[in-house]
Amino acid sequence: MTFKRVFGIVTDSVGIGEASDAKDFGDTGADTLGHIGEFYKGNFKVPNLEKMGLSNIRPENPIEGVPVADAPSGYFGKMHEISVGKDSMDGHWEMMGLPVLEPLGFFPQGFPQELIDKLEKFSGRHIIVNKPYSGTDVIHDYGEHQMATGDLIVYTSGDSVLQIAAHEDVIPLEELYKICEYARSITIDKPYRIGRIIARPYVGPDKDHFTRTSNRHDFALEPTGETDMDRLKAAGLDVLAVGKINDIFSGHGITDGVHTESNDDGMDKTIENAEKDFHGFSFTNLVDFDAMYGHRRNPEGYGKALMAFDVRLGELMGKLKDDDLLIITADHGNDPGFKGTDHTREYVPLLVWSPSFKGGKALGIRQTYGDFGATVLENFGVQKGEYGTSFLSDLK
Ligand SMILES: O=P(O)(O)O[C@H]1O[C@H](CO)[C@@H](O)[C@H]1O
Ligand SMILES: [Mn+2]
Ligand SMILES: [Mn+2]
Repeated sequence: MTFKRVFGIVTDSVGIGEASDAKDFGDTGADTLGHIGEFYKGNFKVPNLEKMGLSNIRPENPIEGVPVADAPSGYFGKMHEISVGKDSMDGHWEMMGLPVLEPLGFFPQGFPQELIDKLEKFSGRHIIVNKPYSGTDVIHDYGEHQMATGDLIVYTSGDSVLQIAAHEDVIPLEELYKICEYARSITIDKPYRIGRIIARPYVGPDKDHFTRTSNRHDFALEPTGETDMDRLKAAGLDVLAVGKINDIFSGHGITDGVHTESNDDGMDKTIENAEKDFHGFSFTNLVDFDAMYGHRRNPEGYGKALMAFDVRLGELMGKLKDDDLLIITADHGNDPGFKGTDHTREYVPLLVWSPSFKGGKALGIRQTYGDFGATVLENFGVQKGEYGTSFLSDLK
């Protein structure tokens, strides 16, 4: 069976339990979906994901509130990551056939003085913090200082990221983006090789009322090789990107990319794509799960966002046609019940559905996220790259 349109949705950070190599990341016991289910004590309700077979992925340990479906409507499984990191870039690139096998630069002690000096010289601003920090805490703790002095807040995390927080009224957006572009330009090569420079603008009158805005912008490394999206585009297919996808791939392999304000907006734009007549791949990232709830270790908000997503998913499913395919997965975990505030190395769910399916079956444990992209390529008759095994022929 082949499909005219494939809709991929990445629910950012929705992991489904510790990966086989979680120990190497200090993430033994991490379980994003499991801990959200536990938190809700039976009241975590995601009927559309349930019917597709969400708990069928692990029937021995179903997610609380989500019974194992007797006759799942979708194909279900989980995917293991082969990239050496557990950030969004690693996850998304791997899904599209380009795993990150060389470690990216990681600075848990803060960035070297030489880099800070260059950034200060370029920006004419003093830099403060320069260590791993939670992004909401950092503006709470240093935002008022920034308002008084105009200093730049530079921080990092457990990922290969250099983040710059800037109050929009103190450091205008355009200036912040220029500084980030400069930071990007000098951190491409080793020893830096930083995955992403992230502009983190925020607004508000004082530390108890600061909020980050959707003017966040990620300046990622350019893909180091051809991705499955490049292959699709080169074959003349439409590749529609919704949300952070455009940033993560630096615009490569995309025929049309739209920015989103929130998960809801991301679903609106995905549904708009479903209403369009196109031939190819629509690829959506829903980042709120990660940024607003996972890193904030907020299981209540995370669960609520998943339940809201499930409602919007029902709406999307209602728009899909018999020759459409839907693939839902994630890029890493970010367990709100786990220590710290970083991503967690987990398996990610794989749920595959089409209105034409008579029912679904297990797809097993996929050895790389690349199986996703390989399936999309096989569907469109496009030659695949080195990584990934298609599961297209399992779908009946
Ligand atoms: O704490 P905030 O600013 O949300 O940052 C988080 O967002 C980054 C990108 O996902 C992660 O590396 C983590 O640092
Ligand atoms: Mn992510
Ligand atoms: Mn994150």
